[in-house]
Amino acid sequence: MEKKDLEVLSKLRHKIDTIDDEILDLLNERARVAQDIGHAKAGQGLEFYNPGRELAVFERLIARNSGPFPSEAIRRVYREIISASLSLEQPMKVAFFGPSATFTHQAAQKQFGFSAQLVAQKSIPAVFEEVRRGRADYGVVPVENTTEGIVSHTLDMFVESDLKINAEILLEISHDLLSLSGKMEDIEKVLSHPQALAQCRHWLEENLPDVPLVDASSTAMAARQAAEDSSVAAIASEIAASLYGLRIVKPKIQDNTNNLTRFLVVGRQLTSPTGHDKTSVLFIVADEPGVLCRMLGPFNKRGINLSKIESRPIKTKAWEYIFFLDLEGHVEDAAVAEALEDLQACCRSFKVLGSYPRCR
Ligand SMILES: C=C(O[C@@H]1C=C(C(=O)O)C=C[C@H]1O)C(=O)O
Repeated sequence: MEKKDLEVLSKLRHKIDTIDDEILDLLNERARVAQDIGHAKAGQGLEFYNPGRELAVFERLIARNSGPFPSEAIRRVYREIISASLSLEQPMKVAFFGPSATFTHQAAQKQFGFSAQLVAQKSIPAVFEEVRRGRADYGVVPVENTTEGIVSHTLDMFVESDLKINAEILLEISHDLLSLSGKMEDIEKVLSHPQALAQCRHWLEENLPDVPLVDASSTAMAARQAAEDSSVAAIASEIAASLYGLRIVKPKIQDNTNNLTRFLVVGRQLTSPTGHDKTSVLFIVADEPGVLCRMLGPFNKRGINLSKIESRPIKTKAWEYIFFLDLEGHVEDAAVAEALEDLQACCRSFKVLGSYPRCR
């Protein structure tokens, strides 16, 4: 480089250093204000973490951004800024359905950032139990997948549990082919959870037709095994690649590009309205003619959009069902409260599972 160019570079770097100093001062100022808010909330018995407010922060900044800083990076940067301020008092403890490097782990990281303490649990009931006993502040569990449908284990937990849904997380499930060398020609065996193998069946048939496919207990376990044998490739998440020191042979090998999973954040308190909420309820109706029609009428009458209805068998009684309903709005909205009161009138049992910001 010529002397003149070096001088230009040095000036520009000095400019960046000055900007970084300002950013750092502002980050500290922001963290102090967030701490003050935390103390004010604690005084009123409120939780510091507020997923609705966080979404509003991301969305306001993305709408305001005129570039060139990429809008999609704003959410990630602010996720970490907020996560770090939340951890100033004490790191937030989040239980998730593990083991490490599962897609639920990825969802928990997306929602809580790297400053939260994420703790892997062996099962979905164990996640609920950690939160119920106060050993974790929040829990993250999967609830439905665009290819596989509902996760019945999670829905069933709400029948007995008093935990509340505080947020939903949508995650694009991208299966990557991983191995130690990252080279296609080294692969003699492909390992993964049967669901992941099934979701990549066509890609595997076309690209690795003669390589045996072997089931593993989870995508994370498959990655762990691939890390011990250079002839084994695993189908797992990007997070598994970094955890187990694997290279990406080929990213996004799932056949269905629209492969999304919805996860729930469960906590011990209900969350306040944000203006863009969704409510989940559970109920058992009396077994009598016309009851299915009567239970949906109150929502139709008030123009309340129902986004989902599921039924699950009541385990103690043959051919009776528990319904799970998702609707737009918050339980504190007048129309929603009235509709739920009408619904309750034709129910044997009824419970609000939570009102939480709708993922957009
Ligand atoms: C500061 C607040 O509390 C927490 C921290 C936030 C932030 O740093 O912006 C946003 C929401 C909460 O999780 C708040 O509610 O405004």
